[in-house]
Amino acid sequence: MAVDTDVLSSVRGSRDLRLLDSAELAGLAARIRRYLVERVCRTGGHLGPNLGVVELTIALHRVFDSPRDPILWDTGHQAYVHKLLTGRVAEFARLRQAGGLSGYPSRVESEHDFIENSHASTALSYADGMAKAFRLRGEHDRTVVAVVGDGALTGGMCWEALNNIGAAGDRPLVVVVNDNGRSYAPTVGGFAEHLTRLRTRRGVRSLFEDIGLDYLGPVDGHDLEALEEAFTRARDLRRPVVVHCVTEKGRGYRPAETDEADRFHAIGVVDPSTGRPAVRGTTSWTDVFGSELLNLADRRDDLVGITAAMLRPTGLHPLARRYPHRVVDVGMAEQHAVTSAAGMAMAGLHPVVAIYATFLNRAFDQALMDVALHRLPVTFVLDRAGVTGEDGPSHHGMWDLSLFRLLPGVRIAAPRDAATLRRELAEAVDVDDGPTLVRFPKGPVGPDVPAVDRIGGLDVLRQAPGGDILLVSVGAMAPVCLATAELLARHGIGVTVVDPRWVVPVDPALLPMARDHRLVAVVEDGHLTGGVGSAVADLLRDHDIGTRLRTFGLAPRFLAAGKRQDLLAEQGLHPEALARQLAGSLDAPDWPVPRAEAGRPRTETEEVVGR
Ligand SMILES: Cc1ncc(C[n+]2csc(CCOP(=O)(O)OP(=O)(O)O)c2C)c(N)n1
Ligand SMILES: CC(=O)[C@@H](O)[C@H](O)COP(=O)(O)O
Ligand SMILES: [Mg+2]
Repeated sequence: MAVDTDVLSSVRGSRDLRLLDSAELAGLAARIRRYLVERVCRTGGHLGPNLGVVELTIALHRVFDSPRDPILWDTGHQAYVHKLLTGRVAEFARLRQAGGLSGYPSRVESEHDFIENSHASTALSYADGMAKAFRLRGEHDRTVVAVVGDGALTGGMCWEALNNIGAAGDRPLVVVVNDNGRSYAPTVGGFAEHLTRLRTRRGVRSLFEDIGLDYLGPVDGHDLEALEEAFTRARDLRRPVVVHCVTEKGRGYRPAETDEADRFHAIGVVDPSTGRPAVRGTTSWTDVFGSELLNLADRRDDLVGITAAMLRPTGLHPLARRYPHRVVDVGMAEQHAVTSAAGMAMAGLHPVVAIYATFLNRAFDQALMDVALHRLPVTFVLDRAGVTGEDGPSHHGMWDLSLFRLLPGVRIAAPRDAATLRRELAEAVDVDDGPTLVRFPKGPVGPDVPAVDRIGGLDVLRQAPGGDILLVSVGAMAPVCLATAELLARHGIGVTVVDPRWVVPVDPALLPMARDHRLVAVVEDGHLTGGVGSAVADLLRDHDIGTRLRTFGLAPRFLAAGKRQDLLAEQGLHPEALARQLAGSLDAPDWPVPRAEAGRPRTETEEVVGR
């Protein structure tokens, strides 16, 4: 269904919006909704959150002068309407695609965009900083606006920021609370209940007023006139103020409005007429984790699951369904999740913290000083580890191996398939003297990759006579490594492929094998420096094993959005590029491989060819 986008294309900012009368504005809101459904059902994306902020975004851009008045979007997944109203309709067809429109604000796309980081609960801190800067620079006519969801408000940084914002009454700063009562699922916690009281009862004093901000609301988040009136009052106050907007996630699209799971928070490609996925899902890594954890929990009543507002996305819902008292949702509060897990472990439980790899970054100190220092039995299950895909730079879970390898006493497993995930999860929850991590990527899990032998803790996936190359495959890279070995075998190069399964600490059984090969190579879907390759380098160096080492991983820079397989290939993590690089390292006669040409070497022992 082609959607007439003329009024959409004619709006390029606040000035155009202010020319529209109330009927035209209502028409624009309806057209934006139809356009969002038509487009996002084709590309996938955050349909529900954006359907909920149509009127709110129109009103903001009518009352404030973006970008002179910066409009900041917390988490940024709900900024599609903001993009449509700031001249990016034409690019919208390529939303979340490589080289296309980012699914989050993007400074290279527009002067109207500020925060590119899709990690939640940061916008109020940016806003506090900007407001302080405007004051110091004498720019008293500028107002900072920060839109934050009720879910993001359960994140600790928001309260650190509010503590500062409330203390300085002379800075124009508008906090727009976009309260739709949900993160994915209904937002949990005492603060969420406070917002509910503010929504449903008149005259309740808001927490915000007690810490020095003014409070306007609750405002109907779909009533354009009421929104404009509230935002105008807030703007003219010239001091910190909260505008509490009550919205509906998924508004205007029946399949989203009636979706009890998450109101179409983040969808794949769906049939717009029904909202049903266009492609039947296959078994994902997450599914395997969720079912195995349930099996283990049936036998161990000390096992509990912890999520930071992502129960279903991290696969904890089977456990929650059978044992509702053994799964805790702490809200979007990863730091609290980790240290409360430490508390649970101190009190005799074995918590399993299920979390996307990238979101654990912000709880590094808690993992280090609250879990590892006390040698507590906490298991971290990191979904979306490595290259994730269309969510872009702040969602790639590429730092976990480098970061969490630093935890003294930690043990890290990288399963290569469903069978090893089940096995390593069971092994992890049996460790009772320190933290364990199990990490796997986003998406469908492939067929099981059998071992042909076992040496120490190493699974041997392919034996090669002649011992040219020992290829250490990390986790889900096993199929790529086996295909690489096959290519090299056709050129007479013998490659032994091993999967350590537990990649940290490195199994010393690797040492004699390294000694028996001309070259050792490590292939990991993680940041090139500091990961498993570095750990193997340390081991070889500590034992004076002179065998040459090459490590292949992700370039030490932010990776753009794109399809996972495309990004891995671009990083040289595919059989043809790896085979050429490895053959070149052996100076194999029929594979004279000039370094620069052979598809982007990613090595620690050589200069990284970045872009
Ligand atoms: C630190 C962090 N944890 C988790 C997420 C995953 N996540 C993205 S949006 C979201 C829910 C956001 O809820 P809310 O702030 O209420 O916004 P809404 O989608 O309701 O508009 C979550 C959990 C994230 N982006 N960042
Ligand atoms: C905005 C956010 O952080 C989440 O909604 C994320 O986009 C979901 O990622 P997946 O689609 O991989 O579950
Ligand atoms: Mg919400």
